[in-house]
Amino acid sequence: MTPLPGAAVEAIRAAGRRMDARGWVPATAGNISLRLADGRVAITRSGFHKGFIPEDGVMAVDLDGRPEDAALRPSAETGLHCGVFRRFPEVRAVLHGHSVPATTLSRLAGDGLTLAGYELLKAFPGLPTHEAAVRLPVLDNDQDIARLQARVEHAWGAGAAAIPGYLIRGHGVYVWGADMPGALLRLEALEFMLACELELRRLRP
Ligand SMILES: CSC[C@@H](O)[C@@H](O)C(=O)COP(=O)(O)O
Ligand SMILES: [Zn+2]
Repeated sequence: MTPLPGAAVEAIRAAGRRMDARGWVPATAGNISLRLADGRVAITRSGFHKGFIPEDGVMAVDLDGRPEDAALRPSAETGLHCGVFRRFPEVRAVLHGHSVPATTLSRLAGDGLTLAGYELLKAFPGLPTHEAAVRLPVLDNDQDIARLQARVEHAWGAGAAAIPGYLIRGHGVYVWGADMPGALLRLEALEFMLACELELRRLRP
């Protein structure tokens, strides 16, 4: 087995600390992955607190989510990460968190949540102005990850390139990017807009 590059492991651990500092990964929630140059995926092992991922808390899987070391258990949601990597060849980092705004709004929304009128929309791909709008798919939660991934793919449809992420009802958010800094930036922008949406619903119920 080829050891994981230290830089990839450190990028994942640092992302976990940053997500924890923002309150996006309570308890053992959340998971983080990076596509490696050799095509493998480095992903958090299941059940660790993402603010305190140990040095051996990251492992390798293939693009179908199969662990390189069968003795280790990858994130329970590995199938959702690999689904993003399979669909978008340019994506190298996937983040999942359980923030209060993402979790709350996903319970209020129908099958999608539209963000419009925010300057920060420009942090998303192909949106050069605040006058744009982005509709995030909202999927019902499911403990059967293969079935959930099939519904994600259905929601993506043909126009997936412009979709920067999705929400899972009562659960959290998935976001991705061309590298870890890019994915973190998008998550931060998205979390900001979700927090604004939550505040707006309080002020204008
Ligand atoms: C704290 S329960 C959360 C889990 O069920 C899951 O949704 C999650 O985000 C973390 O699972 P993990 O297997 O550690 O990647
Ligand atoms: Zn989760």
